[in-house]
Amino acid sequence: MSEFIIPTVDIGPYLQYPTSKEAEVVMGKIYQACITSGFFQLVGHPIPSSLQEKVFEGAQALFALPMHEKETLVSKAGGLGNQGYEIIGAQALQKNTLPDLKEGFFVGEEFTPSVIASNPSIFAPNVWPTALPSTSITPASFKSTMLEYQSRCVDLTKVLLSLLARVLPYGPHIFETFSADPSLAVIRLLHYPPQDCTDPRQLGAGAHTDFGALTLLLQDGENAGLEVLDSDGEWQAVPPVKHALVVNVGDMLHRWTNGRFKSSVHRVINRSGRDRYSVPFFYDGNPDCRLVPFEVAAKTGDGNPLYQDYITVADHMKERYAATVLKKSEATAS
Ligand SMILES: O=C(O)CCC(=O)C(=O)O
Ligand SMILES: [Fe+2]
Repeated sequence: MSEFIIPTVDIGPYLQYPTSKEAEVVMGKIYQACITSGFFQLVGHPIPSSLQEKVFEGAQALFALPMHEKETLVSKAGGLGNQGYEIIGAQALQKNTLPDLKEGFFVGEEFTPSVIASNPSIFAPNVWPTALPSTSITPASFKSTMLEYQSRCVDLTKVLLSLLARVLPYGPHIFETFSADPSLAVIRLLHYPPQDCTDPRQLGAGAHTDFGALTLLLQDGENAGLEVLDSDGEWQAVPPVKHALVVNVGDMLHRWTNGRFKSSVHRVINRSGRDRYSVPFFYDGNPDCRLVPFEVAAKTGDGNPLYQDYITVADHMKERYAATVLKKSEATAS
């Protein structure tokens, strides 16, 4: 078994000259990360640090709203995972633990009414705050900041997927159906209050793997808390690096590569004594795409009836959310 590494990778040379020797070194590092830990810290990416900072400012303002106002931002629509506010304790990512000590706010793409009407159990409209306790961020700038960040994350993920297609032996088109519009691609603002409870069953985010293809996680640069389970069963901290994005492989890439790419178990415990904010972006793709291993797809082509045996993105996501989202009566905020 190769060494479990969470390297820091500067993607700059790849973006500058994707066919250069330096780009190949970048691709090699990312490949090694994907087949060992499934995690790497990405630097030299094109998402401006000023935008990242505005996202955190917006998150802090939003979570500082009084609870009765945050509750009005809970989505009333259907849609996977819903958009808008998620109260503390709404999710338990790990079985036999207390509900996660975090609150969240989801922002996806602004779907047109016809996309939502085409599949209301999957696509939800965003929910936006109408007032914020901040002098520097208004509801209008909150909305434009979050939408811009979401779309920059989509663009960067597509670059990473095309890089991954190049390091895999199945040709350049393997992610085409998956990344066709309309796609599920959400940012999730997260707030972990300082945790003083010493009950080992209390976690910020219980141990889990991510459901989608790739996750780009922005940590707040100061407050540690993220840990990844290594191949010896030890928890490895992923220290926050200002402006870096922690990229990790999710369950879909694990399935597509027959387990060669690792979707590693991770969790969050905020022992910093301060509020911790983080912003994962989940790229879950087109709901109709079937999760067919690349090896099978390469042999059969997508006209093959065998395809019907594989789960769709929509069903996979529904299953995973259903297993972690608690009913109101179970969600005991502490
Ligand atoms: O907040 C973090 O650092 C990680 C969150 C996470 O793993 C998730 O939301 O899937
Ligand atoms: Fe995660």
